[in-house]
Amino acid sequence: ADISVTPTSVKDGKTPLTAPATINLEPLRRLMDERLSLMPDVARYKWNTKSAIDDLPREQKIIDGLTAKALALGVPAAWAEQFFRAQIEAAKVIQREHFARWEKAGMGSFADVPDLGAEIRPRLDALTSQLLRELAVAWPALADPAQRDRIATTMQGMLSVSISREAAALAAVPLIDGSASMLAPNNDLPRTATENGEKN
Ligand SMILES: C=C(O[C@@H]1C=C(C(=O)O)C=C[C@H]1O)C(=O)O
Repeated sequence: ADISVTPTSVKDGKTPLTAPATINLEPLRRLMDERLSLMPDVARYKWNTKSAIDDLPREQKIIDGLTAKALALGVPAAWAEQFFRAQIEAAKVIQREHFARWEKAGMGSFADVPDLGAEIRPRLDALTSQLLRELAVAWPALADPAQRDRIATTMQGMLSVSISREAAALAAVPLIDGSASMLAPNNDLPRTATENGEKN
């Protein structure tokens, strides 16, 4: 597709037209991978304690906690929410995959599982902050439609064997579905004054 410059995209005179293709996306990919890699332990904990995989209040707490941080870092809060909701969905897919396997195998309890509240969730919380920082670093690339193929290729390589292709694909959706570029002022379609909330 032709994403060449139109006058509307340079109207503020300081936003770069395209982000440098050199922004390193590897730290972001690695953090996403690391987050999902904790999910087999989460699943083992819940299996042992016969807990539900879904914990919606916990999910909401994560989302509520990141809005202000995202904004402060220059990542649109609505997009950050979308990104983390995808990470959470992918996380639950992995847990469900493990549960299904264990149910089939009539698996008993696991030994030496780290505690969810005391150990795993604090690690997840630390990863949330790190992910937000990397999203901010990567934002110019994420918001650049010209880099979507590169981003998709980068994200294909989730390292961990415990991450299924389905879960990896789900986690990458917000990075490659064009939602970031739609939120970037650069790539906004020209809006009417009314849509911008301006009075004539
Ligand atoms: C990882 C967990 O499982 C689910 C996934 C969550 C996540 O990805 O952060 C949060 C809550 C649960 O719905 C958890 O319970 O902590």
